[in-house]
Amino acid sequence: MDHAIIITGGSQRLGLALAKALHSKLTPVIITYRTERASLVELKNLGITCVQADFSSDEGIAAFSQYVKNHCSSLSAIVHNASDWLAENTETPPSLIMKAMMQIHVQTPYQLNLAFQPLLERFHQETNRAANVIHLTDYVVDKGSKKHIAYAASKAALANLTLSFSALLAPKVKVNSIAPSLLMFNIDDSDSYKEKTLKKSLMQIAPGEMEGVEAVQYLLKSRYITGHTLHLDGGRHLA
Ligand SMILES: NC(=O)C1=CN([C@@H]2O[C@H](COP(=O)(O)OP(=O)(O)OC[C@H]3O[C@@H](n4cnc5c(N)ncnc54)[C@H](OP(=O)(O)O)[C@@H]3O)[C@@H](O)[C@H]2O)C=CC1
Ligand SMILES: Nc1nc2c(c(=O)[nH]1)N=C([C@H](O)[C@@H](O)CO)CN2
Repeated sequence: MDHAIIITGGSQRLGLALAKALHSKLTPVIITYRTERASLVELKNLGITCVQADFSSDEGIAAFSQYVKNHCSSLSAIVHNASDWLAENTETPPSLIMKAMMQIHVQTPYQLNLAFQPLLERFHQETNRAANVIHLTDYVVDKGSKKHIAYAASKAALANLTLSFSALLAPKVKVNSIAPSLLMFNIDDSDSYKEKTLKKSLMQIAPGEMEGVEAVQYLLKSRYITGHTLHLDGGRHLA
């Protein structure tokens, strides 16, 4: 596949919306998924390549990396969307929570960006346009989180990868972060939690997946933005 776009964690929520919005004949989308879901049928019917990948081990990262190298001649973009929102809890040792958070939010983007550098640079060689790397971080990078300590620290490390990789890969590849505070709730979020969370921002809405999709499309269309973070936070920093 030429000029493919990779979206990790593409079988639900933001990743699923991104896959459907970005897929085209000129830029075929490859999504990774860990869990079998009904959405995969719809994606495959659209011609989207769905690759099962569990990034909780370095072997899982390497296996996906090899798949891409075997099937792709160039990459126009990779969106590092896959993520676990783990809270500290009494059942899981802190060492394992931090290990899991750093594995999915830091090891995976770090190892895949280095592995795919030649494929991203080949896109630039073929089109004279910069390829793109996008890291999905989080508002808590700048504030921390007392209930998701390891999660926030790992997202902060991911935000730092944006700075390093944008300097390393320029001008052939642009690298940016998107930092939402709230895009969409989870199915098990209580009404009281939703009410409390909405009040944390000035806009007081959960904008939905398309807010994230449009931010990704803006970065993909830009020829100049690199090393930056788009904050999708509804003015929470001023609330
Ligand atoms: N939703 C929101 O309001 C906010 C989202 N964000 C960030 O935006 C991004 C998208 O959010 P959202 O759509 O809610 O994400 P999800 O919580 O739905 O996670 C996306 C996917 O990540 C995959 N994933 C998790 N761990 C692994 C792993 N070890 N290996 C492979 N895949 C894995 C899951 O795959 P599977 O389901 O197949 O197991 C899941 O479908 C995330 O990076 C998130 O941190 C930031 C702030 C707010
Ligand atoms: N991987 C995920 N990360 C985050 C999620 C999520 O559902 N999956 N959700 C949030 C929340 O929206 C939080 O920002 C406010 O409730 C944060 N990160």
